[in-house]
Amino acid sequence: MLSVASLGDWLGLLATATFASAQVSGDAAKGLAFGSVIAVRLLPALVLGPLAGVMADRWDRRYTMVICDLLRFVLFATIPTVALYSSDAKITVGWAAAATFLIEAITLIWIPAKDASVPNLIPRARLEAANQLTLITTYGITPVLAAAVLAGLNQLYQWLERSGVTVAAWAAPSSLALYFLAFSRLASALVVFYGIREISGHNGGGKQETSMLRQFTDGWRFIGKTPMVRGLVLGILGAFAAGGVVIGTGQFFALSLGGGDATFAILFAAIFIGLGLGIALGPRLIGGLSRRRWFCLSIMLAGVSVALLSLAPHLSLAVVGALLVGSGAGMAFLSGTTLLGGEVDDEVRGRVFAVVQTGTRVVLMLAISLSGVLVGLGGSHDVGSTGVPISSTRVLLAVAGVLGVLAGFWALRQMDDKPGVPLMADLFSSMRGRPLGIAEPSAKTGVFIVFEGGEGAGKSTQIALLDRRLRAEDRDVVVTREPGATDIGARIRTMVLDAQSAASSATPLAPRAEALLYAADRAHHVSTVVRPALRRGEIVISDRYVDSSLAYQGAGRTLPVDEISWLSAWATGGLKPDLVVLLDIDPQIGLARVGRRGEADRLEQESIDFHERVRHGFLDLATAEPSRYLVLDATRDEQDLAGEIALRVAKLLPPVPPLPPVADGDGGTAGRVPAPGEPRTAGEHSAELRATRS
Ligand SMILES: Nc1ncnc2c1ncn2[C@@H]1O[C@H](COP(=O)(O)OP(=O)(O)OP(=O)(O)O)[C@@H](O)[C@H]1O
Ligand SMILES: Cc1cn([C@H]2C[C@H](O)[C@@H](COP(=O)(O)O)O2)c(=O)[nH]c1=O
Repeated sequence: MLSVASLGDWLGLLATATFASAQVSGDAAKGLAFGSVIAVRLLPALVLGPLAGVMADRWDRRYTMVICDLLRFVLFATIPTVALYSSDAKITVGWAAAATFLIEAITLIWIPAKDASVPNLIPRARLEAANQLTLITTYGITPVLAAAVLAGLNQLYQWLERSGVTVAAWAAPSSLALYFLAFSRLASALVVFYGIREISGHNGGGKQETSMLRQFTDGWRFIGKTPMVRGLVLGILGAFAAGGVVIGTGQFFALSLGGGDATFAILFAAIFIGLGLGIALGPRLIGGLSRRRWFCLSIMLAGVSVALLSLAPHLSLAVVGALLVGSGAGMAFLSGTTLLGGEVDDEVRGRVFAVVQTGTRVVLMLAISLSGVLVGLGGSHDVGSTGVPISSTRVLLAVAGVLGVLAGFWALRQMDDKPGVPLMADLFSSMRGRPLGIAEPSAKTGVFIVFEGGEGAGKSTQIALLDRRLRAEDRDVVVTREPGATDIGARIRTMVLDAQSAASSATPLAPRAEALLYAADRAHHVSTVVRPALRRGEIVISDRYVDSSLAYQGAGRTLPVDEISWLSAWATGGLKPDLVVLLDIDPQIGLARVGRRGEADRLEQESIDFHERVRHGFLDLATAEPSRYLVLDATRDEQDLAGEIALRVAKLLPPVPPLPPVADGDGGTAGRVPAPGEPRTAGEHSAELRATRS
């Protein structure tokens, strides 16, 4: 019901303004007439809006809504009734104007009470769908139904008159419509009073101790100090300002396209169709994208489209621009309303909704009136000789578009809930059903080095050499691997690699199950081994990591690489290595090397084509991000490779700490040097180092 009221509100506003501008001639006068009507029409919102928010947060919202509806029932009903009993047109029209003003004022109190109540009645997860339904009903179904019913009533009335039937004055179409409106308000009051008792009892419900003035200022302070709400409110206002300029310049823009009222109507219809499409299809299109990001992107879309509209040389392109403006605005409207309902606490929600309601009206009023006046003064004559007509209308539209885009950016800076995650990549991933994850916060002070490559490339050999070298420098090193570095990982390793248990199983392991098992091992490994070591500031060297999944399950098993990438990013919380040493080897050579070890595991038994794909999968990854990779020919001499790896790793590490003085004798710290391959403590490493240096 609110929806119908607000739609009628906006349509009535435009109709009156257009009517006023048609009564005068000359661009400036037309602009002034259009702008003035709008300014006068929206004035009550300015006065009552802020107060209404305090009322919604202070009084019982259910009673507020019921009283408002009963008052509106009486007021709507009196408009045709006064006309029935008075033959004086001045009284009839005067009362209609006064009653409309009062209805407008009461509606301003009813709206925040209703808007603030809805989120308490609907589970958060369903709020967006509920808002979607409400907005589609408001801007799609209800206006069409209302127009159809009114047209039907008019036809019936005319037909009855032509047939000689005298219709009672109270049954004239406009009177019937008003009585219908009145009774719809009565019905709303009864439903809210008897049917939705849950609305009561959420806010203060009359037991407030702070003064109204204090509540009013507290509301503003809350908006100013809460970045998310600040971003939302200003984003919505920015979008409305851009929309206001489109409306205010619409008629002149139609003229600059060489059209008239029909062109204006087509553009307007396109905006409304776009609005409906954005609301209906937007959530499905963007999938799981963060709603805060969606809100900001929608505003940017609307802004860019307004700017594009300013360049449109003919109607067909202008219609495309208008459709995009509408869809951007529709999506911003839906996401903004849902965010306001879902993320603003109940005790201030009424005031926030009221600020949005009043703010949008005031901004719209200013944008429409000012742009109407400015464009009227600037004239609508084309002054360009470029083929694209340049007029003050177009300049204003371009400025509004740019302001809209800036508002979107600004809102994003205030309220982004995925800082550091690339916006467009997140959008496209979300459209494909896999929004990018937020990197897990980690106080990472260590260095993470990963060795990758095909079978038998020499990873274990090089890791051992690097480990020894780093320990000799008295550095804290953790050598680990995937899969199988933990107890659980060891069990997973058996499941994915043990050739005998695979052979005894009735069905081979499905590729997706294989990918999930590696991801499960990785999730546990990162959380229990890698991250803790990095937090301690140690050097973590891992034999295989995410790239192995991308190469083996992605390129090798031909599962979609971006899905594997998303899965790994989720499993690791976005942890990326500082360096990947890729030991590249022809699979024939690598497999021959490991063949000497004994029975091949499940993956080593794969075809040579599979291993070729894996090799190229690795090389593609390194090509895509060369700065993080060291790609080496794995057939080179072991020590040669180790030297090059050590040089590259040294660049990632702080300088070797100076050695403490050597103490000898009984209380000395120099101990026995462990045998090669024997585990060493940090003290033993420094002892070894001192021994070799002395
Ligand atoms: N540069 C090299 N030149 C010749 N042989 C090498 C070289 N590096 C390692 N090898 C030998 O190749 C075999 C496999 O080496 P290693 O176990 O280090 O490879 P890997 O990449 O860890 O194998 P896997 O894929 O099974 O993990 C070993 O016998 C090792 O001695
Ligand atoms: C991490 C990871 C590994 N694999 C494959 C690659 C190898 O064939 C084995 C591991 O054996 P290794 O002797 O320890 O190198 O598992 C994989 O397919 N996907 C992965 O994510």
